[in-house]
Amino acid sequence: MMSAIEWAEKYRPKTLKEIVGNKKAVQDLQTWAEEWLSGLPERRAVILHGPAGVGKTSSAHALARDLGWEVIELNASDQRTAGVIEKIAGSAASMKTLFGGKRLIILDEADNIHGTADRGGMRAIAGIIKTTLQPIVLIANDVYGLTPAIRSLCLEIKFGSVQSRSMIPALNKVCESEGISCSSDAFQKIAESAGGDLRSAMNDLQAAANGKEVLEVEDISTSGRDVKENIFKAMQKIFKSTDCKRALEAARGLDESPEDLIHWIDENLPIQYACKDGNLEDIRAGFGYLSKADLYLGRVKKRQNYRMWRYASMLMVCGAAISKARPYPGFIKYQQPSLWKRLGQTRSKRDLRDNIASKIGEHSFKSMRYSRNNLLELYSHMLRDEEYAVEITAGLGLELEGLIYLSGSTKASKKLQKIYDEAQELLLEGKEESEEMEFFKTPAPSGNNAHVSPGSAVKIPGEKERKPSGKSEISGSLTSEGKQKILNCGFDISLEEISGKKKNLGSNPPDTLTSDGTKNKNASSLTEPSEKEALSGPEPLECTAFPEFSKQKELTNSEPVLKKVNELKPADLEVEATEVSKKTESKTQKTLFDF
Ligand SMILES: Nc1ncnc2c1ncn2[C@@H]1O[C@H](COP(=O)(O)OP(=O)(O)OP(=O)(O)O)[C@@H](O)[C@H]1O
Repeated sequence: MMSAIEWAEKYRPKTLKEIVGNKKAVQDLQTWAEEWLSGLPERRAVILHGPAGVGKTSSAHALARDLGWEVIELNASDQRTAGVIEKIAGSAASMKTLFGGKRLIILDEADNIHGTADRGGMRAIAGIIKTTLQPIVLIANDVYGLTPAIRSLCLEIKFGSVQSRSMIPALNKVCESEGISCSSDAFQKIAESAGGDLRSAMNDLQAAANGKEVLEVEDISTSGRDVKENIFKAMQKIFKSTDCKRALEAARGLDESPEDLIHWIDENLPIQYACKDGNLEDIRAGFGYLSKADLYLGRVKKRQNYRMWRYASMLMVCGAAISKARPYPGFIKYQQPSLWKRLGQTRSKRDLRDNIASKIGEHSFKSMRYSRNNLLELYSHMLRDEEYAVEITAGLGLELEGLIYLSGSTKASKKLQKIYDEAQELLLEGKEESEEMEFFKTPAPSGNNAHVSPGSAVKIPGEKERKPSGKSEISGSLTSEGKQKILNCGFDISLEEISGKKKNLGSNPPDTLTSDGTKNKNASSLTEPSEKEALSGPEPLECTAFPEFSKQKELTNSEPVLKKVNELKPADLEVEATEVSKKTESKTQKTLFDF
């Protein structure tokens, strides 16, 4: 009787020797694992990548079993946020096992860990790989779905489709174990229709064998799963014959829409009809048909009339078949559309760009889309100045990868690494500072005239030396405003103006306080306010990058916010803070997006 358990699972290979095909990949995996037995290898993680059902996951588990390693697996059904990855994989990677053996950490479907917004999971993985004391295997269908940072840390091992002739002995073994007699034609049919996916072949076999003890080729065609034409075989039929009917049948048996099929034909037509004598006539004729088919595809899209797909299919398939003036014998290695590969490669780049844009959007209260279209370039421009680059990197919380992207560079140069390191220090200082901050501390007034002014109220994180003892200070609730302020310097001017402004930077007094208070340590007039300044309230913040934005916001006697600090109660201060916050915010928002 047939067991309810899936055969693909029941007959999962137990050792690497049982893996069918992919000998080189298995050998590379074994060699990498053996390096772990004599210390830390150069690459502490491998990426096993390739199509579905070819033995990637099975190889990882078989390897662990062969070497007697423990396994910790995080698969796609687990919640895989940065926190979970760090907690489970991170601790497993850093801790030793009970008896000193190794522990294999397997991250299945690693190319599906992040969405567009949160790249934290990928970052966490990269961090773990750098320091892991235990071997890590990442499994992915699309290696381009992993970030370049991860890929640069890993050894990449490619698994290919399992050849149908290699599948047959494995299927035969299953039949023997299950007590089923299967004809060789039936095996052949299952193996060929599986398209290199051994899991599918096992499933087909199990479905066809349901309730039977003898399997013939006819049983396979009536089994549950449709037998689909293999795309490479279909390409062969389309390009090798001049019979339109045959070519169309091959195309109909495919599981591809005309929109995808046209890419296959487009990619392979010039490969198939290439002539040694340089005659391009057949290729030209073929592309003529393809362009007409493409017109129909465009109409389908525009009018949503899918009946026109048939004309598109006919033009592309029959056109490709009849456009040749002579036969083209011999084996041709057909290729997957390179456009798809390129799209795969750019996917991670697009994700990164959108992630940066959403960070900019958070700071500028704009949508990710707006930031992507309008602000990315501005920030990129500002990054060119090393001085602001650190502030921008810290303010946006950019990772090195994001910094590389935004700077337009292709790799982490020493300069970028320095900017990144300084930004991390800046963030750390800001963090420590905010931990130390006493919220709503009522300052001891140094004179009766001490006032709370909008300029003095804003506490900027990272403003290290600015701890006046004798002046009013409203902080805590305004820290986010302070963060905003860092990046506000000069956003209300146009891109063209920036280059002009930059010339002025050299003439800025080096000892003035920048908006975040971190750059110019000698800003004595502001960092350590004089007695007079303390009495009249501290100077408003000054932006050295663009001096016109640091104009003192002078307070007049009529300003309602003016109160004596020593008369203020905490509640008053809170109200004051809100008012100040509103004022700062309205100024900020206006200036940010006016350009
Ligand atoms: N090369 C192989 N050798 C032996 N069995 C295989 C092989 N490939 C697939 N199988 C069978 O298919 C099942 C699924 O294989 P596995 O999970 O290793 O595929 P995968 O490449 O990791 O696929 P996915 O990317 O979908 O996870 C296995 O349990 C096994 O029964």
